[in-house]
Amino acid sequence: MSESFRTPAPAGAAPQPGPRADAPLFDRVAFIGIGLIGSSLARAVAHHNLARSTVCTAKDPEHLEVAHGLKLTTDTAPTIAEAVRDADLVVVCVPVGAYAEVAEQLKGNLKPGVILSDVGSTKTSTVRDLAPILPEGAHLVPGHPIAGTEHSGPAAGFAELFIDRWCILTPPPGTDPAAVEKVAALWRAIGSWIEVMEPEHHDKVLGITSHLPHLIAYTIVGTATDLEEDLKQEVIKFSASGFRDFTRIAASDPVMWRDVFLNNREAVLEIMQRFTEDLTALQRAIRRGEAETLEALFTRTRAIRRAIIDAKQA
Ligand SMILES: NC(=O)c1ccc[n+]([C@@H]2O[C@H](COP(=O)([O-])OP(=O)(O)OC[C@H]3O[C@@H](n4cnc5c(N)ncnc54)[C@H](O)[C@@H]3O)[C@@H](O)[C@H]2O)c1
Ligand SMILES: O=C(O)C(=O)C[C@]1(C(=O)O)C=C[C@@H](O)C=C1
Repeated sequence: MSESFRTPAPAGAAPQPGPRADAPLFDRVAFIGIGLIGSSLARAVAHHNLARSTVCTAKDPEHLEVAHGLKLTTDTAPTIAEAVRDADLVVVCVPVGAYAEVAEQLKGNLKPGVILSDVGSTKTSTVRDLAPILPEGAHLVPGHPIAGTEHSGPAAGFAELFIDRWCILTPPPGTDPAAVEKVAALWRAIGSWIEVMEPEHHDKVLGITSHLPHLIAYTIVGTATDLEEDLKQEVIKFSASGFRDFTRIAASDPVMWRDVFLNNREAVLEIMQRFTEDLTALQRAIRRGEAETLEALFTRTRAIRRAIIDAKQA
């Protein structure tokens, strides 16, 4: 299935969001959670005319107030049951640790034929939590936009967040291809590239590219803040771009990231094990003064950075 939905980035073409759609793709889209990602998606859906109406609900009452004030959706609803009642697309946009609780409230309230999707950072847990409550004739098309910032909440969102970014879809085997295509069409319309993969594979890949880097940033900044007070002040005063980049990542939402690590435990522990071994090898090379080992590693990693930049420019 993966190849047919894939939108390969054409060489030389800068991905652009589609124009405002002539006819909306969906009648009513419900956003469960209206923080950074939910509100960015709501803004993009409205901007591109992808739904006749939209509705959001959220656990934080002030998020609903902000959503109402900024007119992020056509309607707001006080409960999940009310939000999803007439929706033909429901997008869960809450931290992955809240999915089981959300699933309980979705149960028995989804419209026949609904497409249930999400934006969560871990996908095996999405299928585990959402698949069991799916009514007959409904479709589960989990999604993960590989786009974000260190900010949270509805005021932090923006419609352009997903432009030129991947959105990975992880539909369970046997999912109606038409439902997958409809969700893919929505993400394409707002400027994203689509890749379809197995949830377990997604969790391994993101374990390396997203979860481990966040863990490292949290550790480095944590180590710096554990220093004695005068040294800590100097770290703040003299922090140049390297440390600053880590502090941006380490400022990411604590609840979201707590849930990511607890819901991608296996893949994260495995990659941490490999990382720890590599760090130990580096420690030994430094202690022994092995200049060649250090230079060889740093040359290899520099090439990876260049390959990423070249791939973006292709
Ligand atoms: N922040 C990022 O960079 C990023 C990027 C890609 C994907 N994601 C994923 O997107 C999802 C949302 O992240 P975010 O950054 O938008 O978070 P956020 O903290 O900005 O917003 C979360 C929203 O969920 C609501 N919520 C929380 N628990 C709820 C519950 N039990 N019932 C109803 N609403 C509930 C909150 O009220 C809030 O509106 C997460 O699963 C995260 O893993 C985040
Ligand atoms: O740019 C950032 O701030 C991000 O951390 C975005 C990022 C990432 O690691 O790339 C973070 C978590 C998501 O699940 C997807 C994207």
